[in-house]
Amino acid sequence: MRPEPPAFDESFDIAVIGAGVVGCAVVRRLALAGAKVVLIEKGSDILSGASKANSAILHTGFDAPPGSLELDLIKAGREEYLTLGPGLGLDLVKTGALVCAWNDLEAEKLDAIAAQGRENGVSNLALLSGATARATMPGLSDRLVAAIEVADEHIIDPWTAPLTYLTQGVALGAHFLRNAELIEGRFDGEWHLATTAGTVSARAVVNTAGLYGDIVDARLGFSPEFEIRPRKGQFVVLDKAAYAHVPRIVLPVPTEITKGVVVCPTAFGNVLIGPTAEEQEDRVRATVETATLEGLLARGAQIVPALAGMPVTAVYAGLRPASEAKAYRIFCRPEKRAVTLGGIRSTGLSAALGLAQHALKLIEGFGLSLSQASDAPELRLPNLTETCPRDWQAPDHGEIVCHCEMVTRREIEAALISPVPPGDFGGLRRRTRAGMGRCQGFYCNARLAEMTRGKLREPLAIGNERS
Ligand SMILES: O=P(O)(O)OC[C@H](O)CO
Repeated sequence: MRPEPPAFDESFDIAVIGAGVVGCAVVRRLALAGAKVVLIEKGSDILSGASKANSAILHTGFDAPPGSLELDLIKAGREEYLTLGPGLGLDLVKTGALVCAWNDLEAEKLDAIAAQGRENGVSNLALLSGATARATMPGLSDRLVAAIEVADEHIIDPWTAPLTYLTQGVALGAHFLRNAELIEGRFDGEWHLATTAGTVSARAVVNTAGLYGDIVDARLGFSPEFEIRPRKGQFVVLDKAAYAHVPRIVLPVPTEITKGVVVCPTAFGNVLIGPTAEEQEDRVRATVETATLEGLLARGAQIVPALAGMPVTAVYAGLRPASEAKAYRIFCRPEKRAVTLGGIRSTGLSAALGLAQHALKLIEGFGLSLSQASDAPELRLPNLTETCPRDWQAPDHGEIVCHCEMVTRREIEAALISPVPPGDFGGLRRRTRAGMGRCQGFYCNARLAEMTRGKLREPLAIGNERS
């Protein structure tokens, strides 16, 4: 018989379940409010689920449903990000976006989209002719009929932001419990959360479990209020040579289900084409299919002709934690001191800080007495090269491990001893970019495996991971 996992001596004010971008933002906000927080994650690192793969856009909310909570939270989250970003040292590139109509039928829809954007409080919008839009981005195909310019859309680094949120939470005393899958939660005036890593007690609970949001609600004993329906998105990452041709986010006319296939630059100097929107049952496997990827490449070249034949650096697929409804599935159960932030689709990256503000407001309604709010500690994540001990005279002092992305040995070592160190190789890649460049680890994986031996809960499986 499997031995009972240990119970933790400590009891927490709030347990947050799920270390995606929303969970990390919630931990930060609650810790800033003075709560003693534990973040429970079934994977070996943050961003192990939906949050590891997305298009990295900080949205304005121009096409969000008017009057919706999602819109309010996107705006609140975006505003906080714009305020914090520069101080945090977070990447923030104001590219603006063009919502492009490629035929007359699509062009007829632009007026209504622009009106919705203005109704949503996004004022920096302009309806442009095809020629005027192309003047702002000459690489666009001359088939462009018309476009809406949304000047305030940004691209960001989708991995450093949540890492920074959690790092701040940890600096404020939050505890990060990895490899801890929730088995069952019981409430008797206090929550007792049985996990695969032990039992955690907390006075309140927040479910930010993303693709497992409905399952976690059920394990907490709540009757089903929503159902996660994973929606896969496949992406192609083009070589950095493509970047010069795509200075802006290029969106199609959206549908009810999806914003559609986007062509956009990344904060790392590549170009993304994707995502698809494919419903599937599986919550874990996100496969890429050659025919679909070829289709994305063809679509990209139709939009920006210079992308034809551009080398592909990587391909990947992610899963959106969509649900049976378009709206976020947010539930507050004061009698059980529980909040569920579910069905947070692809706008989660933009709305995460807003969702965290909202969660705090709901929790304040529980009347828990939290200790005094703390001042934010120094937020800026240290430059990794600066944090590792220097030995100027060592012959390997300047060793570059990943030549494609110019990642040094000291950066890898610093990530491994950082306040929220990677738990697996994907996490190391997301923190340092080692293995993310043109060779995709062909030249550096062996060295990385050697350097990380015994230091990652899930060691490097060469050739087995794409993020
Ligand atoms: O297809 P959507 O609507 O889920 O949006 C995907 C976009 O890449 C969001 O940034």
